[in-house]
Amino acid sequence: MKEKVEKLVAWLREQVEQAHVDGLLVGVSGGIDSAVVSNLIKRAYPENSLGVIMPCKSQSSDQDHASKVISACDLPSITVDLTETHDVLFGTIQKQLDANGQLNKDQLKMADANLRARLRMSTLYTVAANHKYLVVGTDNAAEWYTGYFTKFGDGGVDLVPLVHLTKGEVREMAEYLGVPDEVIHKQPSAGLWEGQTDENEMGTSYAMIDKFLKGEEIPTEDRNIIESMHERTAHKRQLASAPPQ
Ligand SMILES: Nc1ncnc2c1ncn2[C@@H]1O[C@H](COP(=O)(O)OP(=O)(O)OC[C@H]2O[C@@H]([n+]3cccc(C(=O)O)c3)[C@H](O)[C@@H]2O)[C@@H](O)[C@H]1O
Ligand SMILES: Nc1ncnc2c1ncn2[C@@H]1O[C@H](COP(=O)(O)OP(=O)(O)OP(=O)(O)O)[C@@H](O)[C@H]1O
Ligand SMILES: [Mg+2]
Repeated sequence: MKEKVEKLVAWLREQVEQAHVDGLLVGVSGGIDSAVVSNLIKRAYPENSLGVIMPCKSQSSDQDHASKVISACDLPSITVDLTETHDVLFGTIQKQLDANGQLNKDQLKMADANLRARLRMSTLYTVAANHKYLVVGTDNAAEWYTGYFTKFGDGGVDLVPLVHLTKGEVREMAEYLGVPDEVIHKQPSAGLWEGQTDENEMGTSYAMIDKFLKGEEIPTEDRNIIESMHERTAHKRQLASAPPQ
């Protein structure tokens, strides 16, 4: 594990040097993926790394976990509360659609959730420009393969250090790095609505996705879910489609 961490830290430093910037930042949610990235950027740039906590109608326990992650790795941090911003922007969009007789509330449920992730992305890029830092993402191999992220939201980042690690490997790295136990052992959640958990929404588990990614046998039902998610989200892993010249 020591070697794996050192390799990722060296890779992060290389990316910063090649981009001629000064450091790295990450959004800290109180979940395990951002906890691992927080530790990696702190190790890469002890004096030039930053964690950004961005509550948006979030549970207070998430903020508590985010603060514990930040203290455990001694990462400088700022908090930008996006609750009011989300209310204003989403409210304005709905009002305008309604005035035009085009409001479709059912269609907007997921878009409301994804707007939170996209407001976080916009915030991270604004702070990154201020500091001359790169934005580090937290997607792991399971999320990347299944496309379980918001396009141009938490998927809109400069670097993805964890993208080759299964969720199990992220957990092992978190233990090695001294991430607080309660963060390691809580249910993964995108925190996009009350009570959301990744595994309930996906209909399969990270344990199954990890096995699938390692080429191990899993029940057909889980395999079908994973393959269908992968196909439906191919567009998220590519550049925007362009017409032939
Ligand atoms: N074939 C295609 N070619 C090109 N673009 C295509 C497309 N199909 C849809 N699109 C575009 O993509 C959009 C749909 O993608 P997107 O906006 O991402 O939305 P969508 O995939 O529907 O939702 C995001 C999913 O990721 C989950 N999530 C989000 C954030 C964080 C986490 C987490 O684990 O923490 C999880 C969230 O709970 C939800 O299940 C469409 O509105 C459309 O604009
Ligand atoms: N409240 C928040 N404040 C700051 N960043 C956030 C917040 N919510 C989500 N993010 C960002 O979005 C990323 C994607 O969320 P995701 O839930 O996949 O990761 P996680 O919370 O770190 O781990 P887990 O998947 O175990 O919940 C986070 O890692 C973090 O960078
Ligand atoms: Mg989370």
